[in-house]
Amino acid sequence: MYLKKIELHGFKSFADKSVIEFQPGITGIVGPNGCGKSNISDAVRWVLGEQSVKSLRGSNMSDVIFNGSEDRKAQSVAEVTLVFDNEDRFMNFDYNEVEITRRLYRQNNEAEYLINREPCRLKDIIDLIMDTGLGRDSLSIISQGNISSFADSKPEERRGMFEEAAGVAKYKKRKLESIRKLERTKDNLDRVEDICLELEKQIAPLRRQKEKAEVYLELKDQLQSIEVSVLVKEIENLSASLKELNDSLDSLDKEKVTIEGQILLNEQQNETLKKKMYDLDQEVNGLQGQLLTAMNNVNELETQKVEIDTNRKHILENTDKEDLQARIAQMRAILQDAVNEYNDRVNRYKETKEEKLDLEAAQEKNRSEMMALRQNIENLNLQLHNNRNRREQLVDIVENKSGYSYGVRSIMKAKDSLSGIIGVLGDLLESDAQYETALTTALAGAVQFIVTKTDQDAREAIHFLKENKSGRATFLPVEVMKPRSLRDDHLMVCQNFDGYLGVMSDFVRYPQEIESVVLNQLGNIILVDTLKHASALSRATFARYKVVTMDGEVVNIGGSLTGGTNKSQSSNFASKRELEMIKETIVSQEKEINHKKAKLNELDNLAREISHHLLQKQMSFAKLEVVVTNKKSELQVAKSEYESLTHRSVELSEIESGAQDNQLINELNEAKKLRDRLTESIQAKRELRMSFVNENDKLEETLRASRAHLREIQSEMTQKQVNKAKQETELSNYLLRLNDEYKMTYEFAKEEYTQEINMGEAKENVRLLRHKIDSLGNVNLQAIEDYQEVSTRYETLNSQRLDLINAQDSILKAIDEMDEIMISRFGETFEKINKEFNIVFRNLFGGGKAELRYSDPDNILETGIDIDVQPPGKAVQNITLFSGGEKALIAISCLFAILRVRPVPMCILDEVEAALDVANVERFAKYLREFSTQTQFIVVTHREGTMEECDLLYGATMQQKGVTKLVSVKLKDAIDLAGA
Ligand SMILES: Nc1ncnc2c1ncn2[C@@H]1O[C@H](COP(=O)(O)OP(=O)(O)OP(=O)(O)O)[C@@H](O)[C@H]1O
Repeated sequence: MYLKKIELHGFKSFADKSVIEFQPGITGIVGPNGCGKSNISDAVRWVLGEQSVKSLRGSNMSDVIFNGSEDRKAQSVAEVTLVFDNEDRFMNFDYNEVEITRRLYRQNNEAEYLINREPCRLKDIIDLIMDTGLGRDSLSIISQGNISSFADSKPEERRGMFEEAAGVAKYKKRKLESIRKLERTKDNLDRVEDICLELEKQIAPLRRQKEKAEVYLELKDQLQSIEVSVLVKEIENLSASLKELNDSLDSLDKEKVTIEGQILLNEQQNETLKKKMYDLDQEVNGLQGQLLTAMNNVNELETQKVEIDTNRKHILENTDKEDLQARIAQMRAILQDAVNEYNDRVNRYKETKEEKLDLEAAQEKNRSEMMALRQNIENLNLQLHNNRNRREQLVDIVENKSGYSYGVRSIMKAKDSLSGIIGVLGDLLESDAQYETALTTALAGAVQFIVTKTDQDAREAIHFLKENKSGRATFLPVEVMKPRSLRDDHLMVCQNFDGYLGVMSDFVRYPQEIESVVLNQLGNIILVDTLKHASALSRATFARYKVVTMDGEVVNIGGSLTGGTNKSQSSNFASKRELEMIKETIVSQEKEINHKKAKLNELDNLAREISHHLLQKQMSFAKLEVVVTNKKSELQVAKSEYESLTHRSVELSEIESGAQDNQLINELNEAKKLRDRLTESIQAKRELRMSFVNENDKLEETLRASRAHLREIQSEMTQKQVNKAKQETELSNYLLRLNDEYKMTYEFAKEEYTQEINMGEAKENVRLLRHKIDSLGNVNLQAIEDYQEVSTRYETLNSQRLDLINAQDSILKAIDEMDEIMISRFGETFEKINKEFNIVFRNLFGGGKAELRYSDPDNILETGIDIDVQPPGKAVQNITLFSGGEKALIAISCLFAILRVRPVPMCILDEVEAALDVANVERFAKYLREFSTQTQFIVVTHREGTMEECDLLYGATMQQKGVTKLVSVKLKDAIDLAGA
């Protein structure tokens, strides 16, 4: 391998693109001071990866870019390419030529590296030249400065070139990498061990908690399996019983409707009968009047007959025709008076009759008003009765707490003998009617929780329940309950959400002392308008909160949904409100009934007054009837007398003619027939009325019986409705428990828990399991998952820990192996160089002796190199004590000794022989020649002796000021150029 070519462009004084071609052997570069010779060795060093700006004789890296001259402006980029011949594959790269390029841009100080024009990293270049002898501390580039400082360097500073010669650089690098890796492994191991220690501390308590949680879950599973079956059975029984009750209520209702219809029908029939009787009375009255008239008529006619007969006799015996005419005239005057009186009485009779009719109409009107009023009162009484029954049911639910569990009722009964019982949560809360459904849903089972002042009060109450076997209850001690609320960021999400109404606790009123309980139970329950918004809001808050709607649907924590209808269930709040309303309704109905009764009383008084007036009118009417009859009789008497007189006159004529008798007899016969017909008709109507009276009595009897039956049915219905309400409450409690405790619908539970159970045994099992679960105390369910997580993590980390320990051991072993190799190679190479050094020294100095020494023989890996030399005729002394030329010659001896032991393919020597005298330059040049078969030399020199040994000479000039140009020159020109 050798350097074939250097291409420079923009590097230091090489402003223009310059190509310098080399060949194996010795190439000399000559020229006057400052013309840019050393810039060539800088360029080679730069391409081979030099990072030290100082080594490149600059103050920062961009100083390598041509920075302009009098006639040339500065370049923006510097680029140098070294082209190596690699046909012998000395460089581990499968190409005949290897081009290594480095570029630097002024604008951004950005560097680029290329191998065979392919971009690469600096590391790739360093790896490529490692072990080729072109490395950083190799002998490939040696300047005059290196030679003069060699003697004055510290022993440790000389070590690098020996290492390079021994080829241990790559082991040193690998060792450094291994040490770094070891440190990282140790750090990782420390960290993993810390975590393992921490996890070991957690595992034991977590295991205990996990085992307890597993027992709890096992018991809970058993409890669920039995208790859900019990609940399903209870619900089944209650549903069947409720169905029976409903059927029974339906049939009672039907019966009630039928009886009410019958009563109405009977009442109507009764009224019709009464009307008929009244009409009959009226007819009989009328007929009696007619009968009276007819009888009078008969009497009259008979009287007339007698009179006529008498008259006739009398007339025939006594009648004086003239006297008769005088009496007729007198009688006419009397008749006129009688007519006037009669007309007057008839008018008064008619007036009285009209007044009587008016009074009768008023009486009728009054009677029907009273009847309507009575009916109204009766209806109101019925409603009042129903409302009172409902009030009893509600009082039973609200005040006697029949809907609450046995335990809650027991505590509330014994409230005064226990301390600190504030009340049942449901009773302590109030809200507006529109929020009651949502509140009931939000509270769910908590509506029956009992609020106490302290934890101690709750424990005493539980002790009381246990002692007296009075059931179970849940307690909320005010001083223990922690208020809950929405997280601030979730609250902000909610407030910007469609349909968000607020937090449930904002919609209730309660005593100040239970605020912590209310906020605990309702402070983190969200109220929204619709189920759609509830679902969306639940998702937006990661299902961390219970969200209820105004209609009582729920999106539970975790995202499950509960909803639908529950027609028989009414909340405690609704019952309370209904009780208040029904109480008000009862008061107003009682008032209305009293008011109507007073009105009925008034109508009754009015009826009595009307009856009184009517009686008076009837009496007046009856008197007037008699008076009119009398007056009529008088009139008729007068009339008849007058007529009798006129008649007698006519009779007299008729008697005389004999025509009068037959007509009167006919009239009398007709009158008698009429009287008899009327008598019969009256008799028939009286019999008919009597039958109506009997019928009426029977109807009244039926009505009394029907009303009594109706009352029985109503009372039975009330009793059944109370039972129904109780059973519905019980059923609702069971359904609530299924929902709240087991998150199941009844239908689901019925399908899943079909086993036949003995209720007594099952309930006892439930009690025992609950006791076992209670006696477990606090259970951390999360522990199962946490234990799994922690133990898995511990196992993983522990295996990592073992891996790291193994890795650490392997690295340490590798480091030991590398140390052994380095010690062995370094020692071997050192010995060889030491031997060669003595030989070369003796050649260059013409005798004497020289020796290399370890400055720290016990630490071969780090020892420095000391040099002891003894030139001919002088004492052994340390290198530092020699003259400049001697020092240079010693350094060159060492250089050649190393080259003997470890030849390098290429070596640039930059004025290394400058301090030697002419004889020594010649010896130096001879050595170059000797080594040039195995090493390519590029020498920058001013010395003729060196130039003479060169195979090829380049002259460096600056024809254009500040810009280096290289030309091939002959030896003579070179000597001239060096001297210029
Ligand atoms: N970035 C740069 N731009 C332009 N010129 C530069 C830049 N860096 C260095 N130079 C020039 O390069 C020259 C130094 O070159 P170099 O040290 O290679 O000279 P030399 O031929 O080795 O001299 P000597 O024989 O004295 O050692 C100086 O003239 C310096 O101005």
